[in-house]
Amino acid sequence: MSSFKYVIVGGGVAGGYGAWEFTKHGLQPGELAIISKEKVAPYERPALSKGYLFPENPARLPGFHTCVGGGGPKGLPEWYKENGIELKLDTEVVKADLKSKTLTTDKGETIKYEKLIIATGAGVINLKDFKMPGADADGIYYIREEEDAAKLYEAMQKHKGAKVIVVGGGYIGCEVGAGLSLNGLDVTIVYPEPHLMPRLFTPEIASFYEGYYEAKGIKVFRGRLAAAIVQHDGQPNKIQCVRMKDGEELPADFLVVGIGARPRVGLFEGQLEMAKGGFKVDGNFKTSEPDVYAVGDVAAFPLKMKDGELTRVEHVDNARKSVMQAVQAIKAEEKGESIPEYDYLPYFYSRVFKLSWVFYGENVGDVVVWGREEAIKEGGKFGAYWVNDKKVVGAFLESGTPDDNKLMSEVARKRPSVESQEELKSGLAFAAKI
Ligand SMILES: Cc1cc2nc3c(=O)[nH]c(=O)nc-3n(C[C@H](O)[C@H](O)[C@H](O)COP(=O)(O)OP(=O)(O)OC[C@H]3O[C@@H](n4cnc5c(N)ncnc54)[C@H](O)[C@@H]3O)c2cc1C
Ligand SMILES: NC(=O)c1ccc[n+]([C@@H]2O[C@H](COP(=O)([O-])OP(=O)(O)OC[C@H]3O[C@@H](n4cnc5c(N)ncnc54)[C@H](O)[C@@H]3O)[C@@H](O)[C@H]2O)c1
Ligand SMILES: O=C1O[C@H]([C@@H](O)CO)C(O)=C1O
Repeated sequence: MSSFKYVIVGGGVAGGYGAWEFTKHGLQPGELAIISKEKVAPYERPALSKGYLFPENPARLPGFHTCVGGGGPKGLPEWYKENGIELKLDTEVVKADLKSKTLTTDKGETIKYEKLIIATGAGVINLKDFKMPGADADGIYYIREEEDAAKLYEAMQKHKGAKVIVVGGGYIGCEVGAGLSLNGLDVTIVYPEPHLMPRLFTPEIASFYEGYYEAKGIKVFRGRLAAAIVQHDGQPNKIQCVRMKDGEELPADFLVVGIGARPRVGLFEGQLEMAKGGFKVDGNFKTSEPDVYAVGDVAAFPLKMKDGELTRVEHVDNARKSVMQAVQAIKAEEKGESIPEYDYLPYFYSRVFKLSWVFYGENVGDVVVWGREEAIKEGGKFGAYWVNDKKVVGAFLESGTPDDNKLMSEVARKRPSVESQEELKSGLAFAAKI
């Protein structure tokens, strides 16, 4: 049995940033333990579908341990030791009893805590979850953890020029589809919606990216649903093709599947109040159990700019900021103080090929797209503003500079009123004026 003042379950982005935040508040040796089922210290997960897949000089650990993505120290295992943090890798928490404040690991250890931070992230949705025929074949890749990306990279090297079907038109589909294409693979992306990134992009924005992908030789099959994975007769478990719902068969040497993720909450279900598929937390990420916090992908937190509407955000900026909020609140409470509650500005971004877009705020209301035609011709900047109740509530920008992107965040944060949507067509000039 071991006991710690603070335990973080999960050694991902929030785990790494939580450790860094604790070291800013006088953490004493032996106070903090981080338990992670991964074999490597916390790392910047976003790298796995971007730099990690580059054909030349791909990003590799230890280059992208947390918190380099947020301008912090590179958390090598030695960094945890130097800071007196117990980093238990390759260790899965298999049981949690919040009443007795006890965790049990797959190594048979019992760990007690005074304060617990749940940072278990999200797990991929698997084709097997839909009982898809052939979903157990070899050659179907998912990407969540560094181990997955390593296996995918090996497959890319082994199957130069192979036909790859990417299932899913969200973030993974777009980013890994680009990575596969950069490695010279023959890529087809299939997804059921009418366009890429359906939760965020409008048809007009999506068609810019679909056109860009098609110009790179990627086949984009929108509005199509994969129905079965057909295996070679003579070589069971070797993929022959993907049969679409409409019966068409697309030959494939291997697949990459990005059809969403589900927050990993099973360990604590029945012990904590739930919301939006995650753990319901307050503005300091405190759960319904006073000494238990939940952060990152699993936390359903009150979004202040939407009158406290419970929101779950599966993105790295929120993972970093939510755990920093929780740690600051824990440390303040120890001194009988309190801190301003989380006032998050939703921020998403992605980088594919030489493109790089950001989005801030809310994608609700009317959309005013600007500069898109020029961007197609000259590959420059283009953007969009979302207008709801005559206020600009969302801002999107492709190929912006850091200063441009900052302007977009300021627009989304200030939510300026607009009388006519005409002025929004000036794009960055509008943002520079508010
Ligand atoms: C390939 C990929 C690329 C991404 N790119 C971007 C991007 O460009 N921009 C962006 O904003 N977001 C991106 N995301 C999303 C972002 O990475 C997540 O939102 C973020 O990692 C969430 O942080 P987290 O700490 O909540 O969970 P995670 O980072 O997923 O960490 C959870 C950790 O907990 C561990 N764990 C889970 N259960 C247990 C258990 N029972 N016992 C022990 N350990 C456990 C997991 O192994 C993992 O180490 C990407 C995600 C993926 C998969
Ligand atoms: N840049 C980023 O922010 C980034 C990058 C990569 C991953 N991520 C995160 O990682 C997680 C996983 O990303 P993701 O792209 O898998 O999820 P996603 O939810 O972004 O996209 C899933 C896509 O798959 C489609 N889909 C669902 N069921 C399908 C089916 N049966 N067949 C074909 N398509 C289907 C969905 O309609 C959606 O377009 C998410 O939390 C995401 O936020 C974020
Ligand atoms: O936030 C991120 O971190 C990694 C990388 O920049 C870390 O070095 C990456 O690709 C991001 O989008």
